[in-house]
Amino acid sequence: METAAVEVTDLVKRYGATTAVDGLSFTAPRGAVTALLGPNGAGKTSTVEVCEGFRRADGGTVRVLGLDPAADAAALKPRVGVMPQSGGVPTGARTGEWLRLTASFHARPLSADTLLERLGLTNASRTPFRRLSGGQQQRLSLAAAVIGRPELVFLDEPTAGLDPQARRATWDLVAELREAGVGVVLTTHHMEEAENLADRVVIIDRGRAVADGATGDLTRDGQELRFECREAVDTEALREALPSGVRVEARPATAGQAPGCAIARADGGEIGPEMLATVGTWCAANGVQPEGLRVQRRTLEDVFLELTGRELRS
Ligand SMILES: Nc1ncnc2c1ncn2[C@@H]1O[C@H](COP(=O)(O)OP(=O)(O)OP(=O)(O)O)[C@@H](O)[C@H]1O
Repeated sequence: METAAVEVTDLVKRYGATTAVDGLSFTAPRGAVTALLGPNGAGKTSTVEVCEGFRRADGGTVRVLGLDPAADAAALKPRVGVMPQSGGVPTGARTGEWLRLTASFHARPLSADTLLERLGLTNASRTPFRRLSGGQQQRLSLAAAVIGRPELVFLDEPTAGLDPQARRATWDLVAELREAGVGVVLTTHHMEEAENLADRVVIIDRGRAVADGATGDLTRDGQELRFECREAVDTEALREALPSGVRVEARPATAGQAPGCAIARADGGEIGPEMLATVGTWCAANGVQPEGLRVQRRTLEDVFLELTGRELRS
């Protein structure tokens, strides 16, 4: 049987008194995109850095393409691409030269010029790394990670700080890598990115996996009825108008979205037309004008917030 692209079992990583990774286990298949999602400080980068062979584990085992990333680093180097969260390129290196140099270390590299074009870096080809914008640095780092046609790539927050066009170009490239059979392990804070791009999602909190599965499976259960409105809704009164076993949650305003309400059955069941009618009647009787009334599946963001809580992490 072919080994997984990455197999992490009971991984522990400590920095002095801080336990960054605390018994984490997950598997990333080959030819699929696996997203590691988690709040700030959850241990995603530490995990990826152990898998990349940059850091030693304090406990547990990690196998990358069936090998030990520390002991078998030389064998893995030509087979694995790495895009670190920052850096990885000498500050004085010029974009085009660096990419061609990286290509020269590989037996069958992709064309540097094509990659530069794809990632919108052609005009920056002669610019030293330190003079590139943050987004251009990210894209060069991504190009360097994939130019050697790796079997597996690690992308640590590949779209952080990118504008929508650059983010789209990155997503297209990741989708193509998967099509070509490359395993991709990426960390991200963007739920939308994980939802659109990843075959599997591992939600990490405080150094442990709190959910792990096919992206669609994680969001399958639990319909929600949602609406926004200008005035705050008396959620308790609305709850009382609904059958037992239904929860009503106030949703705070977010950028560009008015405050609102989310209604769901505690058993994760469907929201039927009767409940829709009851909510409509209650709104009419209470002078509430619901906007954007809709029944939808839980999003990955809902799952994420349920599992990791709503408070900010340091
Ligand atoms: N080199 C280090 N020395 C000491 N502590 C560290 C080091 N690297 C990470 N940590 C700590 O380990 C914990 C996990 O950090 P890590 O960077 O792995 O999390 P993360 O999930 O990637 O976070 P983010 O999403 O903010 O990048 C944090 O508490 C962090 O402060």
